[in-house]
Amino acid sequence: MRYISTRGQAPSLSFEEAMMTGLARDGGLYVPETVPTMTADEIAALAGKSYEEIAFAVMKPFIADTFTDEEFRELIAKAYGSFGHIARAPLVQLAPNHFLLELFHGPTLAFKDFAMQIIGQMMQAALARSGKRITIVGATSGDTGSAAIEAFRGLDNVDVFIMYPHGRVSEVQRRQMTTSVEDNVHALAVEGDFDDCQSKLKDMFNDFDFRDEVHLAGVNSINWGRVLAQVVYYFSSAVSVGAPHRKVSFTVPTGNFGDIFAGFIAKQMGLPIDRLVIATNQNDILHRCMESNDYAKKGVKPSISPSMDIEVSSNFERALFWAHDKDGAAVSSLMDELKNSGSFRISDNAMAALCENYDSGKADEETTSITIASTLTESGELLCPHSAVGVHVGYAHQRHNPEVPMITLATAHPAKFPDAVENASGIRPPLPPRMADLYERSERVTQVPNDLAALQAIIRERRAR
Ligand SMILES: Cc1ncc(COP(=O)(O)O)c(C=O)c1O
Ligand SMILES: N[C@@H](CCOP(=O)(O)O)C(=O)O
Repeated sequence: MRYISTRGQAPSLSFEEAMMTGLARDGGLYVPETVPTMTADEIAALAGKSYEEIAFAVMKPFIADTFTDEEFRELIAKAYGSFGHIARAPLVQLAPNHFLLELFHGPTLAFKDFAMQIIGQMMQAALARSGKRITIVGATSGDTGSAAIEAFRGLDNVDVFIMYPHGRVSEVQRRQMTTSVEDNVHALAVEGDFDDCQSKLKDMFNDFDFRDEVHLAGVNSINWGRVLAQVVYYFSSAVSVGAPHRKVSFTVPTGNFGDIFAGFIAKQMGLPIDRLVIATNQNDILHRCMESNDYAKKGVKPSISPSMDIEVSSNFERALFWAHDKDGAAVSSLMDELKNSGSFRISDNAMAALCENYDSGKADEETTSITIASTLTESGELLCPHSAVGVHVGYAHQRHNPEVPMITLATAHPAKFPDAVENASGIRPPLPPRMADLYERSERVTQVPNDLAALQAIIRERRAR
């Protein structure tokens, strides 16, 4: 199994190399050259299996011989052992044929844990073999950061630097990133928005001297391993509602497009997915793109679902690569256009290819709050604002296709966003007991200008200590 870049100019890599490399050296994202498939019988055989067994069956063909079967099973067991629910990703029913996939029972209460815990295990195993030391730099709008810190804190051979947009994450999210006591963890509050943080991260990868000097690694969804691990819960949930014997649709609260792209990979593998519905908040660039081919930056507006306050949606590049029949030059030119002019238009053929798989919808701020309140009343489920965006869009889509089961992804625990949830529902969701002292812990964070040289200087200086 080889991995190739979406921009077509970087060397192909093995799974382990792609996982440890992060961004391709041509600025693109690594994807598998061919997607392994599963037969209907193989998919049917997943029904009733544990999450860990399904993770093994779905991921193993992509990692090939990076780990033996025994090693890989052990890594999977360690990754999901700390989850607070025996099913890991339980499904609850919201309404006839509409289900909610709860992805917030991991250690940091967001779906990021599903991928971060297993790539944490895989990267540690690879580092133990190579004896190398790496510097992980991550950009976060709130959830990737804490999940990465949880997965890599306290390790001798890893420094973790997390850039988050100053003042634009919830207090719980901020504290999860700033209260770590381990010396290898560094929280950086950047004066900018998430797109600024992500573009600085990509600039660091594209600065080869810096990249090689600090042995830069990435754990954002730039890293193929992140996307791969997220494919698993599409299978586990779909088989619970009748796949492969019936089609299933998914609605995914979307920002950086990693989660929904994992659904696309599940479909490529043979899972009978009918529609993948992109749900956006008021930062609706992806919805505008799907509706009217209008991928144009307008400036990110802070919302009550801050983790989705994103306009430069990193993994949309992977979707565009497929939509352009894997033509790296075409993807490169769209990405250059976006960088230079803040927008791009997709060719009619590529747009048609996107529409074959994806639909979209949006929820503004008021609709999001109303959905939190109405879902609590009607189904007894207290949603975080991101999941509420998904549930609103999921219901709207399902009205047109009531016969196909809809699974909406609940991407974070409501307790990560207590103010927004309380304002909407009157209920202030408590943190789980193991985090109950989060507000008493002391914070450690460095405020940094939105400036590449300043960020690189801090990273060089801190890792040398
Ligand atoms: C809670 C939550 N929901 C939804 C999203 C959007 O997911 P993605 O960036 O994979 O589209 C994020 C950020 O990744 C998130 O943290
Ligand atoms: N919403 C994310 C943004 C980063 O996404 P990633 O999937 O590329 O890591 C966050 O919470 O940080």
